[in-house]
Amino acid sequence: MTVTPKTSTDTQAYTSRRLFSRLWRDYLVKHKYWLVLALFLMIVEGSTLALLAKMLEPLFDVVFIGGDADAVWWIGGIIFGLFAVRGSTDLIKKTVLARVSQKSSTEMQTELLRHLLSLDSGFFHKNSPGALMERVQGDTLAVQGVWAVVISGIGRDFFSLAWLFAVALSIDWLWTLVAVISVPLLILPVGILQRYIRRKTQHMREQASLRSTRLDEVFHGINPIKLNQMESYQMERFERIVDRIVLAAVKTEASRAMIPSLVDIVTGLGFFCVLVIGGADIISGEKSVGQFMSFFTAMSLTFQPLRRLGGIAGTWQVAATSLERLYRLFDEKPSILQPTHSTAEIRPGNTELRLEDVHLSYGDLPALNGASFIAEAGKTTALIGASGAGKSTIFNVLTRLVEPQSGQVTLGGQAISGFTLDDLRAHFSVVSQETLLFDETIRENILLGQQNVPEDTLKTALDAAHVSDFLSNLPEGLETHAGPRGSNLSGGQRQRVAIARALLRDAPVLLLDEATSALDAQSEAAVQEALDRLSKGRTTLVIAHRLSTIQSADKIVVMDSGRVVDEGTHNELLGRGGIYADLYALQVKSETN
Ligand SMILES: Nc1ncnc2c1ncn2[C@@H]1O[C@H](COP(=O)(O)OP(=O)(O)OP(=O)(O)O)[C@@H](O)[C@H]1O
Repeated sequence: MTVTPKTSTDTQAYTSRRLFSRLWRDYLVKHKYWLVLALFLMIVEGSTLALLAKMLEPLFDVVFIGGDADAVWWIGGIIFGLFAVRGSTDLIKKTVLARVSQKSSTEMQTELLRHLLSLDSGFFHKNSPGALMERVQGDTLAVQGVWAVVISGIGRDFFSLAWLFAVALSIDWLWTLVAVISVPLLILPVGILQRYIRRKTQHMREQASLRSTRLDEVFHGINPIKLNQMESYQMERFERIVDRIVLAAVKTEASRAMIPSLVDIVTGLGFFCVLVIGGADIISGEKSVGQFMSFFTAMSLTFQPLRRLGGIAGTWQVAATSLERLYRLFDEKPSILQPTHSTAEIRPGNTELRLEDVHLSYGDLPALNGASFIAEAGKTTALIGASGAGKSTIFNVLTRLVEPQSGQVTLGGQAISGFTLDDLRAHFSVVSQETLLFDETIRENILLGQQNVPEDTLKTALDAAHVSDFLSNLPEGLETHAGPRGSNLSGGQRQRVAIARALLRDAPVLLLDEATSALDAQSEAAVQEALDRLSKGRTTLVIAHRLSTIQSADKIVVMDSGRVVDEGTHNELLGRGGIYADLYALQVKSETN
């Protein structure tokens, strides 16, 4: 799944050059001293190869041909020293680069998560959790290794090559020129291959996101999958995706391997030409065997760095694809804007909620169609209406999870857009149909990171929410783990935990969206009594399908197709007839039946 459709202009914003400079600016520049150290070590490491090649000249000309047996000691000693330097610089450099790449990639993950958390809920409706997880984990991982490879490659291999060519040039510039004459032949095919690798990797990453989405759906929907016998259907869908991943991965790897192979062919051509020309020079006595061996070794040693540098072009394309996907996410902007500081302030106790002619559509689908009502401060207002009438959307508008296209929404007489999102949401406690529990202890699930909550305050909340009633049945009481998404608790128990959270949060406005829907009649009565106590003195907005639970509300607002069609107390609405009276009659009838 792609986050935003690509256009030719925005593709330009994600070229390799721009991606690398953003990566450098955002994550690498802060490690520049470590990188300079690594670079220095790489230069040392790279130069040892050239010196090794250079040592062959005295080895052949002084020892083997000149017959100076004693010279073997100092030449051998230098060669051993070069290997020792090479080994130790390599070890330190790898450690330094591992530190830089781990630190910068985890920093990238953390910043990406922070950024994603700042985006609107609308963004999360368009992008599945699985696909986003793949991006936060898979794509940062794909980028993680790259700077180590690219930097160490460019650093070490580039300097190795420079030194080796210096040795070769010092022996014979014509031989060197002949050796590299065919290198320009590489430019065109390597350019084409790079674009191909980028395309295939893009496809592969998209399929990997889809794979994560499928896995997420399967593991979250495990019971319906089993009950509907959808195991083989899900397996087929999964296998189709992994087949596509395999195909794209093989194509990517083959094209990546093709670049060093092309380097091999071009290098072989260079060797051939040097042998022809160099061989003649030695036979004619113009050059010594030692010089030829030294030159030939230097050129042979260029082989590996050249191959690796060729390979880096492909490695970079793979990482650039993930970088592009990551930066596209970073470039997503929240559409719900907030002031840097709250300009609105409400008087204590004045938490009246007011909606005036609010219109909101999801795409082309209208959800609120000129909704207007007032929920008085300190009173309980109930929202009722058929499924899809727009009741939950009202809650989302009040807490600015969604933004209406037009209309006024105020809290305590102040436009809610005048508060920062944090300040605004601090006024609300929400207990909804879905209770999000984490795989932590019940205590942690209730405290949600709040420190210094006295044990007796916690106990009062636990008693009031009737959590205490079931704690004694759990193996470790309050310290029992709730399981993934709270799966160790029943729906009713989860809702009671949510109510305890709301009690502790102690916010002045209470939003209850079917807060007691998962409770049995006995628990419902008990929890309802706790909620009634909680809502005393607070501005409370309740959504409930069971009308019996809201009869005592100070005001009942009746919604139909995104607008308010009636409002009044239970008795007033019954007296007037209309939607409420019809719904009530229907429920009484079904209950007596
Ligand atoms: N994220 C969304 N994207 C698209 N449409 C949505 C979204 N959320 C709600 N809707 C649509 O908006 C309309 C109002 O939904 P809402 O959830 O507010 O209704 P509701 O009265 O709370 O229903 P219920 O009583 O079933 O919970 C519905 O037609 C629904 O399909």
